[in-house]
Amino acid sequence: SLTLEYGAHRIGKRTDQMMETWRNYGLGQFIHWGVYALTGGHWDGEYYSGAAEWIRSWDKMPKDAYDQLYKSFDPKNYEPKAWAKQAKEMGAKYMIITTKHHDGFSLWPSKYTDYDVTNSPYGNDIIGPLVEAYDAEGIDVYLYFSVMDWSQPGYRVSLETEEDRTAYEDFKAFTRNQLIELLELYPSAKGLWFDGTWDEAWKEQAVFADELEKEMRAMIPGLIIGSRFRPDDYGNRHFDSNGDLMGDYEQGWERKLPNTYEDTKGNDWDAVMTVPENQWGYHSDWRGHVKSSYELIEMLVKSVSLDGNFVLNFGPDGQGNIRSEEAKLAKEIGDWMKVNQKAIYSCGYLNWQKQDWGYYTQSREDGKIYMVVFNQPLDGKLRVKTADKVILDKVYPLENPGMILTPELIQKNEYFIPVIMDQKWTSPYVIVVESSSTDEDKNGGFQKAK
Ligand SMILES: C[C@@H]1N[C@@H](C(=O)NCc2ccccc2)[C@H](O)[C@@H]1O
Repeated sequence: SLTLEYGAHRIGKRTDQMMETWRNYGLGQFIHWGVYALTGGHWDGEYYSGAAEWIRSWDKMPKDAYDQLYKSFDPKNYEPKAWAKQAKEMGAKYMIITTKHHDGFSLWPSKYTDYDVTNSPYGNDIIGPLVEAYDAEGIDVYLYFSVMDWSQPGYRVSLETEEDRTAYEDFKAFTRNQLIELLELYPSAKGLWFDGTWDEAWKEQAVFADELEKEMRAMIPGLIIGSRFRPDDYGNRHFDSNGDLMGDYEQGWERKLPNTYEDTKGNDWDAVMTVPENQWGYHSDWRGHVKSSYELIEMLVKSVSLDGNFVLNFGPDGQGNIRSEEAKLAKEIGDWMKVNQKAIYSCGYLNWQKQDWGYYTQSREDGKIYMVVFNQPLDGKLRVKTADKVILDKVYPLENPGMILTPELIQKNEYFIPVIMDQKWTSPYVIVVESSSTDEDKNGGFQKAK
């Protein structure tokens, strides 16, 4: 392998308490909010088919017009406490807020730019009250920060000339200043979610990024930073030039999920997901497929079953309203979580053979196994093939622990769990399996197949 100064600084998962807490979140909320929300994905009456938070890059968007939008930013309906309560009801354990997206508009009072909330009609800090509201609800706060900043004269996609390099040094200093400022203003933040780090110029900044990451980690011990921040000695991100994970968890799953445990490489990871196909910021006209709560719950369960966290995105509108579609999803997901949260929180991957009916999760606290059923077999028999030398001690529906289900042995380590068909299962449900391992090949004492 290559000798890297600025590659991965750790092999394998972090084992400290803050990372354990992160690993056990299960469900998170992303919030994309900024001046782009004022456009609602339209300009001058025209529909923008791209991601609304990228509308400034649209050729039909006059850049100076976009750059004046902040003078109209005055969200009368912004209620951080209501947002935090809604997230609590949904069952989110952490929240990631865009402090600054690619357009550079800073949602906190920043000493280092005039393009911030203090110079908007709203005038006040957006981030501070949000952090307080989510802290009060017991939801951990993470700060999203885009390195790419279209508002900064020193920003460069690549460094071609000496002028580029000089300008970029100013930009790097500005970036560091804003990040230090954020951690000084909001020390209860548990981590940073970096974005906008794919340009060539940034990929040459292995030394700067490493020193800055070290400085931030020193400010908040245990700070959690993903794989999308630092480039290594050769400009590689997410995984260094030896294939080792950069940062504390893999941050590459954006609008997609791993399909197998192998896809996760055994790392910690989060998946961030939009409700429509590709809208993070507020778009008034969601076209194409809009995901149902059923789909999103399956993505959540699949993520947890593969040792990851699932982060669902919300894009409040220009007045600070949570749109009705998102409010409905938060309620539906929350209703499901109230009944089934034991299969999500502090749960992770189980190495039993994946079955068609759904997903296994296993509690990291008490080892209980959860079968989360999405595809009910017509005969009501859930096939379960355990790992070797495992016997099933007790099986029952999470919602009805008194209803003991008796597995039918099919062959060694393989059973049918008979689900009571008269139970009208109308949403994904959970079967609890209490199991133990043995060193001899008992059949678990269950009846032989008829
Ligand atoms: C979390 C999302 N990331 C931003 C984005 O620009 N994604 C597009 C993208 C994703 C991966 C590599 C390059 C570019 C989106 O605007 C959201 O903020």
